[in-house]
Amino acid sequence: MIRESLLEENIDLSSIYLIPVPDILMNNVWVSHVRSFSPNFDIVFARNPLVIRLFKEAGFEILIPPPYDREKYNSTLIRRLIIENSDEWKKLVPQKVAEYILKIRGDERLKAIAGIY
Ligand SMILES: Nc1ncnc2c1ncn2[C@@H]1O[C@H](COP(=O)(O)OP(=O)(O)OP(=O)(O)O)[C@@H](O)[C@H]1O
Ligand SMILES: NC(=O)c1ccc[n+]([C@@H]2O[C@H](COP(=O)(O)O)[C@@H](O)[C@H]2O)c1
Repeated sequence: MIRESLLEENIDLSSIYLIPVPDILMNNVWVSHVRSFSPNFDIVFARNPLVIRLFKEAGFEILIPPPYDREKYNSTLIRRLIIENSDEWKKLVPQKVAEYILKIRGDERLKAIAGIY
């Protein structure tokens, strides 16, 4: 759904890699863990203070994107709206993301996990 959202915005995907990186609960090897999954990189875009610290200590240049109405655009709120059956969540994600979540019945799965039905 990230790929589809980028395509919807006419962003060229030819030089973009989307790489899932599993969590490990070991901060001292987080940087090398991320590097082991990705092609070489020089700049890290991050907002998470721990991530910023770990990559800065490893000598990377860090760029911090500004928050975009963080009170509204955050996954906790979006998941809560889905669970509460409010269609408002669809306005908070790209259209392709909303379509994908509905296609895989992500809304129903979320409610089931939350014990709604
Ligand atoms: N509205 C936003 N503006 C700018 N950066 C954001 C915004 N929402 C999330 N991010 C950034 O995206 C990354 C992923 O954040 P995170 O997983 O905490 O998102 P979240 O939507 O707050 O998730 P959750 O509510 O599940 O904790 C972080 O670096 C975070 O700072
Ligand atoms: N030691 C670790 O396992 C470790 C350290 C730092 C960040 N992380 C993970 O990296 C992600 C941070 O992502 P953002 O930079 O997009 O906020 C989170 O999923 C977080 O759990 C894991």
